[in-house]
Amino acid sequence: MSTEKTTLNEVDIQQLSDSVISLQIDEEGKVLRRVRSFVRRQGRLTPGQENALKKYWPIIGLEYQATPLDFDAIFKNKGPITLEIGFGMGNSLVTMAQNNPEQNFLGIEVHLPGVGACLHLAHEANISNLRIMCHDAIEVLENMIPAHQLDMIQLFFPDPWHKAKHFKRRIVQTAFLDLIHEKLKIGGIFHKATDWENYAEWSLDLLNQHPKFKNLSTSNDYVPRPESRPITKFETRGTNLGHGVWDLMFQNLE
Ligand SMILES: C[S@@+](CC[C@H](N)C(=O)[O-])C[C@H]1O[C@@H](n2cnc3c(N)ncnc32)[C@H](O)[C@@H]1O
Repeated sequence: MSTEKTTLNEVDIQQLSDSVISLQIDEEGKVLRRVRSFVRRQGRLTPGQENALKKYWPIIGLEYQATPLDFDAIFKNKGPITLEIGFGMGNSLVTMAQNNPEQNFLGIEVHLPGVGACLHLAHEANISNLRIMCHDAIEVLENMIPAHQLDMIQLFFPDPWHKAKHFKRRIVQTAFLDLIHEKLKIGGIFHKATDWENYAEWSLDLLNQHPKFKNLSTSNDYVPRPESRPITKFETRGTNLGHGVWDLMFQNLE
């Protein structure tokens, strides 16, 4: 897909949806299968989402490529950068970008209708401090985010993968913490929120065991929801089902 296009067409949109993961081949030419934190779902686009993808992706979207991003060139300032993984429909991400115009935001989501919805909201909000990607966030972190550039990484209500046989799909794993540690600045913060108690405990254990993160909770477990974090769509769904909410905030020590 050409990056110089001023609008996308249906073929470009299909290509965007088809390329959320990259084909990885080993030395013997075999396709490598990695465990992903999501299952690819097609999901129909509403006319509004399709229109937003056509018109606003060329302005706000960033295509996946296996080369490091130049944040100075992208945001044209040296303000703090927040990366959000799995922004869903983008409501809370756009609200945060709107409330913090001096900061920069990069949102990553694999679900194309969510990307369309977020583009629509970003256009309505008339903001210029947000860029959006439609690709597996793990690949983006591995290949596109230079070391020690991010002030904040946020992960709000990631898929809990609640059955034990699926725990390997949970995005929070030791390897993930190693990866985000490398991308956060010293003093940068990882903020996770979940409505699934077992996933909160799982994350707390892994983070507490990690030598390079410090818990910002005064009780050494969870923090109250910071004012800066808007209530998300999945949070509301969880709360309506009677779930609790657990926020974790850990600082990168070195
Ligand atoms: C349960 S939803 C939560 C959405 C939103 N944060 C909220 O609170 O409403 C989790 C989202 O993460 C996305 N996701 C899961 N793994 C991802 C990955 N590796 N890269 C990008 N997005 C991912 C899913 O597509 C899904 O939209």
